[in-house]
Amino acid sequence: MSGELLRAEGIGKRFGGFVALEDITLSFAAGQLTSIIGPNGAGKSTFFNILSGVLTPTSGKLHFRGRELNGLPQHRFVHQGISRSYQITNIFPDLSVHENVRVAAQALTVSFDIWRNRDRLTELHARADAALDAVGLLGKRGDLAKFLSHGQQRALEIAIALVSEPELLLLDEPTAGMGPEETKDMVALLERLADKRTVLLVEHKMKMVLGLSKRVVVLHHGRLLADGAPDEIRSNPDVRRVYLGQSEGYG
Ligand SMILES: Nc1ncnc2c1ncn2[C@@H]1O[C@H](COP(=O)(O)OP(=O)(O)OP(=O)(O)O)[C@@H](O)[C@H]1O
Repeated sequence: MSGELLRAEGIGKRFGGFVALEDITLSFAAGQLTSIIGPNGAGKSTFFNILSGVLTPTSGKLHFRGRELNGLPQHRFVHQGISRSYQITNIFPDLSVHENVRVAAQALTVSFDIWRNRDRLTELHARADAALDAVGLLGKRGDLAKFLSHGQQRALEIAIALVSEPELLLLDEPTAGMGPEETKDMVALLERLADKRTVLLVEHKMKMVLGLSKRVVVLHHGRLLADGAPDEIRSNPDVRRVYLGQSEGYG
């Protein structure tokens, strides 16, 4: 994995007269774990939604592996190799862990026929199991999703995002609602995932982000405030200023 994977150039987003993002230019190299942070309302989710094709930018261009993504529907983003998880739990509680992932794999076959000449069912099962293995849930494959712990449910959502075998995995607050133990497990999982693919996170937990990421991008009021290695971000006076008095702080 090397070279530029994703490039956002001059990205802007307006909601009516409100400017949620303005002139964001960022390039993401393959094989890095990058976190996007910023105070509430900074524009993180909006930017993430644009990177994953959920929202169309008002201005600017997105390129993935040199190909322009603007105007493509969301399922084509997945086809190109970009997959994401959501902040809101997005699983079927009364299906088994394995079925949850298999349904996601099956949905892919509708949007693009990747298994034309193979035994579809075998392939679907294998893909689902590989995704579960990647997040450490293979041993729970037969359990109903509703009986998983919160942390395991978040891992299941990641397995669902992994089933398309993305080059770029976008994770929206993967540790939301987790206590210290579950957060620790999730951090270990994120490190494992980032060994094999490019991972981009939106997170609120500053201390965790600074410990985990190779690079941290800080947004504030829809603009790029800082971009650098965790040490640079930690000592950046602008970043310290915007986080001063915030409950998430540096703690
Ligand atoms: N669909 C929308 N219509 C109008 N305004 C929106 C919409 N989505 C987001 N906004 C506004 O854009 C700004 C950025 O929102 P966004 O959700 O991207 O911030 P965020 O950094 O993810 O915040 P948080 O940390 O609270 O999730 C906010 O002021 C928000 O109210």
